[in-house]
Amino acid sequence: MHEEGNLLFSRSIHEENIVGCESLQLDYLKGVGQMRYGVIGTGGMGTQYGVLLQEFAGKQVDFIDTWDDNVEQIRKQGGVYVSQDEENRHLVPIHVYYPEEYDGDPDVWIVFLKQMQLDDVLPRCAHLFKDHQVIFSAMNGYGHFEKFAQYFDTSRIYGGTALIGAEVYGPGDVNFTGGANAKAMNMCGYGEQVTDVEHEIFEDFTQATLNPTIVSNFMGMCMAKIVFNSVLNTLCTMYQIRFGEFMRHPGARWMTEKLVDEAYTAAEKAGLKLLGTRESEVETICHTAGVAHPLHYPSMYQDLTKGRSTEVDFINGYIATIGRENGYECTLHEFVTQELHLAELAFSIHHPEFKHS
Ligand SMILES: CC(C)(CO)C(=O)C(=O)O
Repeated sequence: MHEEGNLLFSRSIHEENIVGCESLQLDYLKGVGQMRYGVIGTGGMGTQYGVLLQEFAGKQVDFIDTWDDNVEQIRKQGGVYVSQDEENRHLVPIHVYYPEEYDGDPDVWIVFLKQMQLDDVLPRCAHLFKDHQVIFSAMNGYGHFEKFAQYFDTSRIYGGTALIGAEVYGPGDVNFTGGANAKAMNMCGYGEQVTDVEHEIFEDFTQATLNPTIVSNFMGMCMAKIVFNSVLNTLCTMYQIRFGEFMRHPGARWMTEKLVDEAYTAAEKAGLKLLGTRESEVETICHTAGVAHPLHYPSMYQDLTKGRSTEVDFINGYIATIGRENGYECTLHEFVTQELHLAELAFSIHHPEFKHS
């Protein structure tokens, strides 16, 4: 999912921020290229990052998961089945562990959990976290970095935003969506310094075909993606439609403009400068939905239609929170948050076979 020239996922490295941070000379630097990865959350995105690092960058990757059916199925079939846009489905041998049984020591943790899972899973992994390690995540929503900071020094936390899709068909079976050569992501240190470690991760992600870009504004990067998701994920999920179907609605651009406008005002009141302007964000959303990825169902849709809670409180709800904390009421985002919760309730009424979690 790569948008050339798009500010949400621009392609530039801000060399001026590069520092040779002494404290981040990890053991792996004794032999460059030997960096080992541990993925926490072997769902759609965690599997994708880990498998691509394994297959294309030749990295050693261990996978941690707490979903019993997934762990057992992966062990039973000797790996995870992966496909790209429903093609080339093949079994990739992977090593998966419950947190309690893992005794490895990766250099980099990659976390892809749902925001609501962190309070349960991070404490289960706490014994695995070591001072020399760094942690990276490109999860949707906001709240995870402050939770990582309970275990890691902030100089060891790296964030990202990914325009990369994945769908879990079932335990041990994942499809990567949106085009093998169309993946794109941004990354940035929590402290906004570009370290040697970040460079090494950048190189590995590049080899893994994830098309990373290092950007210099951490919160601006995060907020731009949160705003993107606050429109497309939330509205498409509420109506159970694809990105392109949303854009067929004559009011789609108007709705996008209203939500983007309110979110930008809330961010500005909080003193945050986003990547891109209101206009460029609206363009990115409309172009991504209508032209680049019209067939995409957002990850939030997958949660709703599997009877799981969604991350809306960490997306639209987060925008509303930063507005409220700074004396600005985000009536639209508050309203949309409640509407999405109503959609969750409606789904559980129409589908009693799913027990909502
Ligand atoms: C893949 C992408 C970028 C599209 O919204 C996403 O964030 C999601 O589906 O949650």
